[in-house]
Amino acid sequence: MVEVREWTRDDTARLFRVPTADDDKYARGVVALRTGSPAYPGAAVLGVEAAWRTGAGFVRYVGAERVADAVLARRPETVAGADVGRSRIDAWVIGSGTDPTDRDDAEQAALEAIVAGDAAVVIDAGALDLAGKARAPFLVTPHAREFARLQEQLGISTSEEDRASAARRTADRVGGTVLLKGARTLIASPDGGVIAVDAGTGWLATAGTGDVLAGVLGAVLAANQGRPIAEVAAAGAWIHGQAGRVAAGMSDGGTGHPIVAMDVAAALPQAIADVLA
Ligand SMILES: NC(=O)C1=CN([C@@H]2O[C@H](COP(=O)(O)OP(=O)(O)OC[C@H]3O[C@@H](n4cnc5c(N)ncnc54)[C@H](O)[C@@H]3O)[C@@H](O)[C@H]2O)[C@@H](O)CC1
Ligand SMILES: Nc1ncnc2c1ncn2[C@@H]1O[C@H](COP(=O)(O)OP(=O)(O)O)[C@@H](O)[C@H]1O
Repeated sequence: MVEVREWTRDDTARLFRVPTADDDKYARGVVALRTGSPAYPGAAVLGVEAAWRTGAGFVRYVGAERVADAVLARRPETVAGADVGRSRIDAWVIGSGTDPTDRDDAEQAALEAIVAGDAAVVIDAGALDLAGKARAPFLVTPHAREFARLQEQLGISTSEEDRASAARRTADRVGGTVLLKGARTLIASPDGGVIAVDAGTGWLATAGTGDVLAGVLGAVLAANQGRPIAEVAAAGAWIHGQAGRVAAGMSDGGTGHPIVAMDVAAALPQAIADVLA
């Protein structure tokens, strides 16, 4: 059994800060998302919203025109365009709301260039197959079914291991940090540590909350360059769980109520205020 560290609110607080007079929009972190597709435009909208709501200073978006239009309709603050890759980027988010079987050669080349770059990359959903090509610092964010597919791709046997050992072994094999989503999210780094973050509410089990998480992770990575990716990711997962609890009306205890993914994104500022308090 691998050792598992329980992540706390105090641990999370160390990775968030109040902007000072010395900050500008770049100093707070520039996040770029290449997410969503005509089949899943909402995933792009949710990830962009979440990156802004987590406190990014600048959010860029690149994707199909129809998807970019939806992103801009919701968040006109976003800078969209095909030349995003030539601008300053502190962290990328790729894969949410995409299907690898729909990927054309141009998209393949663009994604490969992102994972071969210097900026940290959140590799989600439909981009998980690219983890093996990554040279940038990266974080893969599978849910249980995606995790099983990733293990299969890497030739890892899926027999009887506990989740922590399986995440640890996958991180080792893929050469990057693995964030295995669930009610209890596990974050494993190639150097051997595993961190656990309890979401604290089952109301998060609803479509699109993973797309929100990917945007959160992009923003926290952009704001915390040079810090251990697993700890930054754990802080992002904790804030996402807290936003779920706030959105579901559980701040004062209680059982809560149904939420949609955009409610989680909308509650991120309050969740951050809670850890900064
Ligand atoms: N609003 C949006 O645009 C959303 C986009 N999403 C995107 O949708 C894509 C697919 O993600 P998934 O998480 O669905 O991929 P999964 O690998 O979980 O599911 C793949 C397929 O299997 C089916 N399936 C899975 N579990 C099932 C079950 N228990 N019972 C019956 N059928 C089951 C689903 O219908 C789906 O078509 C990703 O790119 C993801 O980012 C989702 O995040 C949901 C929200
Ligand atoms: N039962 C649950 N309790 C708490 N959190 C959950 C539960 N199920 C899922 N989550 C969280 O909700 C999010 C779901 O992500 P994901 O499965 O990728 O959804 P989607 O692809 O629809 O966006 C993850 O952050 C996960 O940790």
